[in-house]
Amino acid sequence: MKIALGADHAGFELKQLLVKEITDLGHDVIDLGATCYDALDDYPDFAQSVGETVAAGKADRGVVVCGSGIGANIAANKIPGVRAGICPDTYSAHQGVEHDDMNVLILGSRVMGVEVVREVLRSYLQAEFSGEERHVRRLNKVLAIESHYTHIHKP
Ligand SMILES: O=C(CO)[C@H](O)[C@H](O)[C@H](O)COP(=O)(O)O
Repeated sequence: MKIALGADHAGFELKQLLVKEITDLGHDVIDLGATCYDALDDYPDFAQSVGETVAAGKADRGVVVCGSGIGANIAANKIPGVRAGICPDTYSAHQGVEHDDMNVLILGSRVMGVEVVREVLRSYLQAEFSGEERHVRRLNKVLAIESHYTHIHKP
């Protein structure tokens, strides 16, 4: 798969490790920055780049890292077509894909250890949406909410 990857300064160091991890797992990385450590950069910029890349179909999935994961998660989920989730554990990482068709994984570099991050990443990348009827039904309800508000806010 093609994986869009982004991080602010809080996640920059972890992102460098994730480039290697994702590559070692046999996927292609689209690195959308940050390209260097800059304490004044802003997580919404990277969440937007990754989210738009996934929503446009230029990447199969995304990964965004910030300090807690909270800000990046809020920002990424503003983009229609993005289903981002913060995953502090492997169950959330695979269930989020299997049940909710999560397409952007959000990680908090200041709240997770590196070994847990490695396992969470692997669970996320190996999981596939189950396609089971109850999950499709719930996903369609989520999409209906999204299209309702997208429609309302269209200029
Ligand atoms: O955790 C984050 C948002 O939920 C991000 O990493 C922010 O950039 C974080 O607030 C960074 O904090 P800093 O004091 O500016 O390094």
